[in-house]
Amino acid sequence: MINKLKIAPSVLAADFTRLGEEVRAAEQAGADWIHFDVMDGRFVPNISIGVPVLQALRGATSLPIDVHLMIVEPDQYIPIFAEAGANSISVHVEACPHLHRTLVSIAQAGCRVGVAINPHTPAIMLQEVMPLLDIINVMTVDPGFGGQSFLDGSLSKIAQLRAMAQAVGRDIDIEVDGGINTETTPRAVEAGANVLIAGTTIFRHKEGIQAGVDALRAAASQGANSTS
Ligand SMILES: O=C(CO)[C@H](O)[C@H](O)COP(=O)(O)O
Repeated sequence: MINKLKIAPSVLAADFTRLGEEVRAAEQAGADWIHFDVMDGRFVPNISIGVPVLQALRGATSLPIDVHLMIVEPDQYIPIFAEAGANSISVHVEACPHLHRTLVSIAQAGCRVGVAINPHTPAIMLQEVMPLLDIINVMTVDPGFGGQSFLDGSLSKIAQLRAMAQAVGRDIDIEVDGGINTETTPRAVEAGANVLIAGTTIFRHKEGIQAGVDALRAAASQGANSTS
């Protein structure tokens, strides 16, 4: 694996009554990024959290906060989420008719540039914007809800996207998002993913957050060994 393995706990599965504590526990457990899901009830059939929660979280952690906008018409919100503390912002290819312009505006807002891609959308949709990307979020479930099962069809797309990134000479962070656990992690890593976004497996682990992070890191090394 060229890109460093990173673990990004998704706060969607955290206990919102103790969000600061939960995120600090994830940081202490060795998480690399915090993943922050924004849902608008239009692009996805669910509403989650937004700018005030991001501002609060910014004060609770020094880890990079990776904002995933599952919203229609994201352009108007990019500077607002950047100002609120996002380090990276991903928009959905399916929500952006002028994707190139939207991605340029993420960079102009001072954030790492990300794009998310739904399970039914082919990898080729990202071909032309590949030189602009720092992050690709491969949705491994239909977006909108935590706790769903990983879609195996995503594995070949991860491999395709890793090959496309290498072809343009970019060390793009390839995230997998949805249903990431100790069983799916080795396969996702073997396919070429290097950022594990996990909500349920970390924040709802029966032995606690540290055990969830450790279990995913151990599972990732199985996938990495099988590629070497
Ligand atoms: O983007 C998301 C849902 O749209 C969540 O980040 C993702 O589903 C992670 O949750 P879990 O690890 O519980 O599957």
